[in-house]
Amino acid sequence: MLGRVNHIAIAVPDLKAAVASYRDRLGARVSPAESLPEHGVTVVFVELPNTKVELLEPLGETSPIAAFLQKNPAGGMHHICYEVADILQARDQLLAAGARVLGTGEPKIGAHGKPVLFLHPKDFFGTLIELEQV
Ligand SMILES: C[C@@H](C(=O)O)C(=O)SCCNC(=O)CCNC(=O)[C@H](O)C(C)(C)COP(=O)(O)OP(=O)(O)OC[C@H]1O[C@@H](n2cnc3c(N)ncnc32)[C@H](O)[C@@H]1OP(=O)(O)O
Ligand SMILES: [Co+2]
Repeated sequence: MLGRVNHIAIAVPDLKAAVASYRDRLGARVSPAESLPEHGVTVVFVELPNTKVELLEPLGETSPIAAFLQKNPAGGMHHICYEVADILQARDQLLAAGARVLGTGEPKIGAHGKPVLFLHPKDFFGTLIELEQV
């Protein structure tokens, strides 16, 4: 089911500071910030030769990363995003196997304009999984 790692996400309390750190201290190439109200986050992608790192800052009152940042005020690794060829087939297979798909269960359009879904971290060894159809 799983293809490549699309990105690894880090929740941060201050996106500007995180961008400056990746750009100026780590010498990384960083995309412009993009606000995604439907996801409750503002994102920046650090572009690496083999994958991307997604820096996430909460957006709005009901951000899904707010509680995570309360527990991890300095920030922390938030999710890993795997590519799949057919997200509805992957979802149905996972549901049949007893995994919890978060939200409504219907894919949303993610940061790359492609459908995404999230799987509960308690079902996958404490790691929140995002699936992205490519
Ligand atoms: C734009 C898009 C893209 O890339 O295209 C994105 O990435 S958007 C990225 C942002 N969007 C999302 O994350 C959407 C999916 N996420 C969610 O629905 C939520 O964040 C949940 C995963 C359900 C967690 O919500 P919340 O923290 O409010 O609930 P909660 O406090 O009840 O957490 C339930 C338990 O899961 C743990 N928990 C929470 N977030 C976790 C994480 N990221 N990794 C590992 N464990 C995590 C909590 O510590 C708690 O464990 P204990 O009970 O042991 O304390
Ligand atoms: Co993501």
